Amino acid sequence: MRSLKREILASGLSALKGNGNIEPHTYEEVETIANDILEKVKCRPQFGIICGSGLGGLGDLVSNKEIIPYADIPGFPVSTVPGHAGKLIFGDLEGKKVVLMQGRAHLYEGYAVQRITLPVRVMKLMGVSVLIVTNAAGGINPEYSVGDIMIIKDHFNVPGFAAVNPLIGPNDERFGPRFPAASGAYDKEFRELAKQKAKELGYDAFVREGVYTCLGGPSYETVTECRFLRLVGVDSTGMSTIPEVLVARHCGMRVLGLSLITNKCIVEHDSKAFANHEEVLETARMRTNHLQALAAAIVKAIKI
Ligand SMILES: O=P(O)(O)O[C@H]1O[C@H](CO)[C@@H](O)[C@H]1O
Ligand SMILES: Nc1nc2[nH]cnc2c(=O)[nH]1
Repeated sequence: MRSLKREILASGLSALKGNGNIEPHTYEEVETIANDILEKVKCRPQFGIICGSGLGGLGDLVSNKEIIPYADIPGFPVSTVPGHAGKLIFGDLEGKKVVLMQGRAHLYEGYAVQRITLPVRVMKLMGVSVLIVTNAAGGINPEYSVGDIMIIKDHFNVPGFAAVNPLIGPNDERFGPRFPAASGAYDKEFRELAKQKAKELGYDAFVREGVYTCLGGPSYETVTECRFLRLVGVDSTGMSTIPEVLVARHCGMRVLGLSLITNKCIVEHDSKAFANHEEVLETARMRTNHLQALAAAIVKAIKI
């Protein structure tokens, strides 16, 4: 067991030398990491929540907190981006046992896609069956406003076009099938529930439903890229989430995704406006309470 842990630590998994893919951790390695964490906490989570840029405030709603920094977990990628605290928070949220990731890692930080998604498999082997993912995203749909919350109904996996996919590599059927479906990834029942809760909270005016895409980042999109994305039916764009969702679906989790529209994408050449991370974090600050209230209401209402 000890040497396995050392191997996980020593594997130094990085995509910087490759094309964004690496050999994934084996089932036994993921199991070791999950069991090791469970030895340290009392909570036995059923819900997993991943908080996007500036959205970690959801962790404040968790009671009976038990916290483990990512840096203390072998193999866990540590986020290097402002707005991503890098803490795993266990506890109670609206009567449910949750594990919440305050921050995530991204492809553009140099992590392989299989490493970015390791926490999702760890969650699975800790007993999580429902995953709620949140992110900050640029609004591609011209009808969207800064501060809108978009319930994700589908995604457009741009890195997948270049064979960057967390499921590339040897497949272990104990996680899931070799060729999983990606359609229907965003649970219809959860989406309906999210809409109902948004209505009850009086959020109708700024809650939407749409299609999310993720690019590799860290550069934001060009005008032409934004126009292209709109042509294929994309409503919001970011640099995360899709790999996590693919891994979650592969291992049978039910998924809900929420995008906060933090900025409008630039679609006019010679525009004086530019996307920037300060604006992203500022919008997240402005809307974090609404997003938290919506996510909490959804967690409360989901029956497992
Ligand atoms: O997707 P999250 O982690 O919310 O963050 C989004 O915001 C950052 C860019 O401002 C990028 O990391 C992008 O992916
Ligand atoms: N790719 C991308 N990611 C974002 N994250 C927050 N805003 C944006 C954006 O406009 N584009």
